[in-house]
Amino acid sequence: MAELVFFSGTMDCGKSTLALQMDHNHGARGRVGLIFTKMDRAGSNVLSSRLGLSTGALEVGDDLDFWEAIVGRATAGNRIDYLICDEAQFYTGEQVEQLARIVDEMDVDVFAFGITADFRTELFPGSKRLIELADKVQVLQVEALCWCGRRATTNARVMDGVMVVEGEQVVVGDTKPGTAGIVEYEVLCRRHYMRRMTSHAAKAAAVSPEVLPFDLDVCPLPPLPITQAD
Ligand SMILES: Nc1ncnc2c1ncn2[C@@H]1O[C@H](COP(=O)(O)OP(=O)(O)O)[C@@H](O)[C@H]1O
Ligand SMILES: Cc1cn([C@H]2C[C@H](O)[C@@H](COP(=O)(O)O)O2)c(=O)[nH]c1=O
Repeated sequence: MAELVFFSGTMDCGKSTLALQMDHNHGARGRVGLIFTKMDRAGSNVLSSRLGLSTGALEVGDDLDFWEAIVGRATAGNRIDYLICDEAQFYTGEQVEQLARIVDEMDVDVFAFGITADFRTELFPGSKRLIELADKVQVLQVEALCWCGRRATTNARVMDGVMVVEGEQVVVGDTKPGTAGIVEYEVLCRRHYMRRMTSHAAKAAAVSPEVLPFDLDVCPLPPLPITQAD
């Protein structure tokens, strides 16, 4: 029986790599799949992993109706056994519902990959609907790590070197410093997200004589203010 599976985690935890591996493994056993993505860092119509592998993909626009597209291909005689859907956090809730319908009514497996929450720790629309509808939500085994060594569970946005908690939900970017203009991301554990303590801020605090001795467990930074969703 086909399944809707959501593979989720923070940025940089290996989701796109797993998407490529799953396509490879299913393809190697003679199954036929289609690969979709939306706004990959490497550009349109490509699914890329930081390990250096990439493949061509169908770009998902807001107006794409997955149900119509897949039914159209199937009725034209094309076999489809599974869909790989990367950057699924950016899909609309309706598109996730279409994916669920494809699983249930066409017996096509859907493997979706995406980050759970944005830089404000709020769910993306696509991730929210996937968590609500998926047969399984799998957190990736490879853990992205905070600079302190704890498991990272949040994605901080850093602009001009400073962590921000307000702004547009969608800004494509990378976790590698200096690779995406002024917007960068850094994965952090909850504790350091709440204290807005990025690796840069931690280094600055560690060398500042005013805050020495620096004890992370009694860090005096105030908690983040609660912000309203846009
Ligand atoms: N040079 C490297 N050597 C080994 N592993 C790497 C290297 N660069 C990146 N990785 C691995 O790739 C992961 C990121 O993979 P990717 O699929 O691009 O992540 P995601 O799609 O979740 O953002 C990192 O967590 C790390 O495990
Ligand atoms: C946290 C956050 C991320 N994004 C963007 C940044 C990247 O382009 C993707 C995540 O890709 P990855 O393969 O998982 O690294 O999402 C965003 O637009 N808004 C955010 O709040």
